[in-house]
Amino acid sequence: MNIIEYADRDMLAIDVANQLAGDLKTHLLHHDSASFAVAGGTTPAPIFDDLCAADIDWKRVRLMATDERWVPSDSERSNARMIRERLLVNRAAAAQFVPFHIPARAPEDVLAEIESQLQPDLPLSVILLGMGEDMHTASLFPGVAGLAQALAPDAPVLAVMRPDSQPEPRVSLTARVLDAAIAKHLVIYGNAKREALERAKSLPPEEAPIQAVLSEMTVHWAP
Ligand SMILES: O=C(O)C(O)[C@@H](O)[C@H](O)[C@H](O)COP(=O)(O)O
Repeated sequence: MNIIEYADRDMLAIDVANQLAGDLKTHLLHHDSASFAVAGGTTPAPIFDDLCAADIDWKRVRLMATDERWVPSDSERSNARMIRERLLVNRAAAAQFVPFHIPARAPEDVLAEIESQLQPDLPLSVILLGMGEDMHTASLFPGVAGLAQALAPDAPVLAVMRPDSQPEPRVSLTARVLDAAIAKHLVIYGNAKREALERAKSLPPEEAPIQAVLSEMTVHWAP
């Protein structure tokens, strides 16, 4: 794990957007397509505001969330909505988006269908993760039912998580899929998350799920 510190969040956003664009371009030099999984939540949107203008052959990029909240895609809480509004605009509007939420279905009923669509995208080319102060990443929350399976080396591609701390079920890429990505970035802001990340290093992944995906990770931090 390598940590890059920035003076402020604006500088971080510009630099991380450049690095992500560089990783995607490099991948596309050698492959027909690139798969790109991005966190939801609040952290990535300012990065997307820069990244969406990058001069990349976006039509060859397959974009997905690292995890989705089981809410309609027009909900304020939908990660797909945030990604559509902030990343799938400008040049990046040409990218293909793979949704994890399918209306009128239960999360367990769609996993096999979405997993089959994701097979050509693995290993993921590039990921952008966030982290909570409780050391969750994607929707792999400490103590949630099913976490051990989602952290296992033979986990399926996707898992349904129902964290007590969250208002809705989640569909998440599992740890082994996130950890195997070719280029890996984690963005965190503030001292509390920085301290949580330090703490995570000495905890088992069941207590600090972020730990399960930190190999060869570039961490970007700003106050
Ligand atoms: O859908 C989500 O909530 C996530 O993908 C989640 O893992 C997020 O990255 C962290 O909770 C950090 O969230 P913030 O960026 O809002 O602090």
